[in-house]
Amino acid sequence: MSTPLRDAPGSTRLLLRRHHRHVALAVLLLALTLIAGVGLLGVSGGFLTAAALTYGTLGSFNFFTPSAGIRGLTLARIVSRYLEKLVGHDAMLRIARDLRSWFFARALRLTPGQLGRLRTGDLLARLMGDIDAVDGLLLRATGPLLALAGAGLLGLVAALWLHPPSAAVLALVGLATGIGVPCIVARGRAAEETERARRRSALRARLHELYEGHADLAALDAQAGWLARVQDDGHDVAAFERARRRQLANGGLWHGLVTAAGLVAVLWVAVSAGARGTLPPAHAAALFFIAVGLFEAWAGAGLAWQALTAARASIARLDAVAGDEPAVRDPAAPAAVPDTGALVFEDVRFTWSAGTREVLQGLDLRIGPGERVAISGDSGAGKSTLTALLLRSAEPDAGRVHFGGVDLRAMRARDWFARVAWLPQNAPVFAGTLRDNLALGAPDADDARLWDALARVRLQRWAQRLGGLEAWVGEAGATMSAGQARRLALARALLRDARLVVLDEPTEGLDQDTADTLMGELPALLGDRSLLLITHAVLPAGVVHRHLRLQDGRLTPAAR
Ligand SMILES: Nc1ncnc2c1ncn2[C@@H]1O[C@H](COP(=O)(O)OP(=O)(O)OP(=O)(O)O)[C@@H](O)[C@H]1O
Repeated sequence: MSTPLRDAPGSTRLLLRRHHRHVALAVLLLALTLIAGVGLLGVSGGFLTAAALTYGTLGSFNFFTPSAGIRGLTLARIVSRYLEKLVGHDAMLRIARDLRSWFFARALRLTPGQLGRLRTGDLLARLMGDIDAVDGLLLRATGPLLALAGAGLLGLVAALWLHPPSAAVLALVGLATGIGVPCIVARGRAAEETERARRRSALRARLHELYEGHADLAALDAQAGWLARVQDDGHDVAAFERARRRQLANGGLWHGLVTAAGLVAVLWVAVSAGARGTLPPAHAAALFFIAVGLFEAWAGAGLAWQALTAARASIARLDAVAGDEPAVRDPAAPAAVPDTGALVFEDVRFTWSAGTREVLQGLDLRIGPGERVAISGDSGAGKSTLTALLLRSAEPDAGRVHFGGVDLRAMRARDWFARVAWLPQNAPVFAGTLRDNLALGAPDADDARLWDALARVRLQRWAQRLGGLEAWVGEAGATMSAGQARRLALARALLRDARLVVLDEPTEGLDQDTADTLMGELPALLGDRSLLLITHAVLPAGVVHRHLRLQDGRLTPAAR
């Protein structure tokens, strides 16, 4: 789907509606397959009965019309079933593809703070399990229910034409199964399905955390305890699955009982009419077989109802993320971002959420073009909060942040980000080659620039030993030490051609000598770019022009 992000629909149902043509065609083909199947049974039943009754007598019966009908219906059933599979799977794959990219696109609009409210495992569960439940909604639930209703109506019309009293019995069975089975199978399921999806998601999140934290859990000898929790979550999910199966089985049982009684009733009504001579025997047989075909098709209704309730619960979970409005939005008419200018925080106040401590309490800061400023402060003082406002992950409650005189709120986020190179505290190393990781910072950089960046962060010799720019580095930097991963991320940030560089603890994980050398070289590395450096380290002279301390929500000059 090449839908631009801003045009992506705001709800799952709206996205599904985009596929209505493919789905309608698939449902129509499914209905045709069912109708052809039921028709085939009816015509064959009538035909065989007429043939059997005529055998050995001098009577005659219409051989050609039913046999042509049987051939036609057989062919129609084969062709429509083949096409239905083709069109149905195509529609389902399109929906699955679009749902995933749409959900990603919608989730990425949210700020890290908004996304951070969900556990990673929960987000994964929505992306996998919930989307799986929804992509088949139209073809496993709504579609079959519509097709079953369509085939049922047509069967009833045929029965009405052949023998109204038998049609009345069929209609009664249809009503009993059409209302009774959904009541049994889907009764109370809406709440159950929501809870089932929540428990499945909790299990996935727990497993994800076990995988991510297995080394720590092993070191703390806490693996057994965690596994026990996984097992408890697993039992919870299994209990929900059992309840679901039980309801389905109960629905199947009631369907079996009602349709068995219905068959006997149809047989009795049709045979009595045959015996009275008011219904030709071939028609009586056709009616009986139409009933067999319809009842068999309707047996799929229970599963479709359950799929429908499960999909509804999943749609609500997807919409809870995808329908959320981003806390920070681009303006309707964005202002142009100046190429260069001073970054200014003006009397900025900020609280993460109501009732919590005000982290920034009238903070003022000015970083002029080419100026390098360091900020230190106790853990929790608000340094990352300050960078969050700078990077528009959040907006000030009062005061303003501007660059070159333009308020950041007036800019489009991506235009502003083009001016900023950022090294976050937990910068990731992506699974891929060294080149892939570096090129994220500067897609057009040639090899010489990439090697230069590696040399500046003292990774050149290591990269040569590893096999050069095409060498593979594992996910989350699994093939690197923490210090090497940090330096690679720093090289990536420095490669970015941006006027303002924001480095959050760039020397964390580095030995003292490497850290000192790197800091000493930072001014030359940056040239005339501005720097906001968050650090706890004691800086060598000349690295920054000003060193400030963040305390009680404001900045003051740091003690030397
Ligand atoms: N996304 C968030 N949602 C809610 N509260 C937050 C969030 N991020 C930070 N806080 C709170 O804001 C306060 C300042 O945190 P912040 O991370 O800015 O401190 P810091 O100075 O960067 O600390 P450190 O040096 O330990 O990284 C803390 O009380 C923290 O709990």
